[in-house]
Amino acid sequence: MIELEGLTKHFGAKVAVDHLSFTVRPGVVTGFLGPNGAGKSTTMRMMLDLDNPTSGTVRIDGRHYRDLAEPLKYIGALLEASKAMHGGRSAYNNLLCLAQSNRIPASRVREVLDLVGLTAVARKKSKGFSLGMNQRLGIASALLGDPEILMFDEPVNGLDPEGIHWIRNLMKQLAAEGRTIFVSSHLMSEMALTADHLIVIGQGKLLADTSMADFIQENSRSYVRMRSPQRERVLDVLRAEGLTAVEAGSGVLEIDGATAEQIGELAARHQITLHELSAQRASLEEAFMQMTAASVEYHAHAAGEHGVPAEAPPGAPTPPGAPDQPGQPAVQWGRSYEERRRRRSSRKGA
Ligand SMILES: Nc1ncnc2c1ncn2[C@@H]1O[C@H](COP(=O)(O)OP(=O)(O)OP(=O)(O)O)[C@@H](O)[C@H]1O
Repeated sequence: MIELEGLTKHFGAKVAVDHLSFTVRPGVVTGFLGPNGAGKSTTMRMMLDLDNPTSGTVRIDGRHYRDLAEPLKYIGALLEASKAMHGGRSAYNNLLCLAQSNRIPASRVREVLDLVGLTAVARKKSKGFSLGMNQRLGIASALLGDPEILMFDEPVNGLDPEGIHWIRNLMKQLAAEGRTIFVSSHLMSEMALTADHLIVIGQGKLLADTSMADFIQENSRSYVRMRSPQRERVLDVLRAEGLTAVEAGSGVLEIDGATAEQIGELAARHQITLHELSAQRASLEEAFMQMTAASVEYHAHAAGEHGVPAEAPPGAPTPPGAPDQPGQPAVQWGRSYEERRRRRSSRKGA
């Protein structure tokens, strides 16, 4: 388990990490998301005692990293893989040095090289390695001490599809063994397939600490997609039920406020023929863009656009309190995590 309490890091006037408190639990893969510059790498570096916090604490299974006598046996990490290795040494010798400093037997070096598929190049100098091979070597070093906690910063960087599939399954398998797995990635489709739980930060602050399913549900629009040859009749029936439908082209209606089951039964009661009926849910990427829109620090401008605040993703609903007039101040429309949590608990209590 990794516990952060009020973790804060200033670089001069820049607040990179701002009072972060959360717990990364064992048995699941926890994804760590945030726009560029949100503070993910700085947070991970502080977890490993590679950066000193300005204030706040990180505990690894209840202890500070610096109090762990042989840290690789507690926590393994892949951070910027190629920088962590000595390019003039072979893959085997790089790992052996790490192993010796943590009283890990040499047999374990051969084991992890085999696990990551580098046995054939074990005696080659790592400076000649490709990005993907370096990534595998970094993963081998993280696994060396057979730790209960593993952290991976952008683990699929440079890996080919087979490598991506392999690391995804490895992380799931390690979590299933009851280990704590914390992983950052910019690849939302990959994160959606790997993580069970999400920690999302923006401008150093916690935006969400929630399950993958709840994150997508709470930050995206879900609706029912329907096609019928009796379009006018459908619209009448929906109107009578107080449901709103939006025309989406090619005869498709998008309906809010009811489930696919409810709409299917409604159509059956009115003997309406349906050619299509399906529940639609946004992807993790859409949900992520909607939640973090207000805290995106670096974003590309569309042609002709200058100096305007980060925009909502296409198709996103109008933010609450959005100004109607151009020239008004930037809207903070990603609802804060605290506000969201308050709403959720008041809904549960109702
Ligand atoms: N050593 C440093 N000195 C000054 N500023 C820094 C330093 N390291 C990070 N920063 C700043 O702190 C902020 C957070 O950076 P960090 O690299 O942790 O973000 P990140 O979420 O990992 O970003 P990315 O997704 O782009 O890798 C950024 O604004 C960055 O410029």
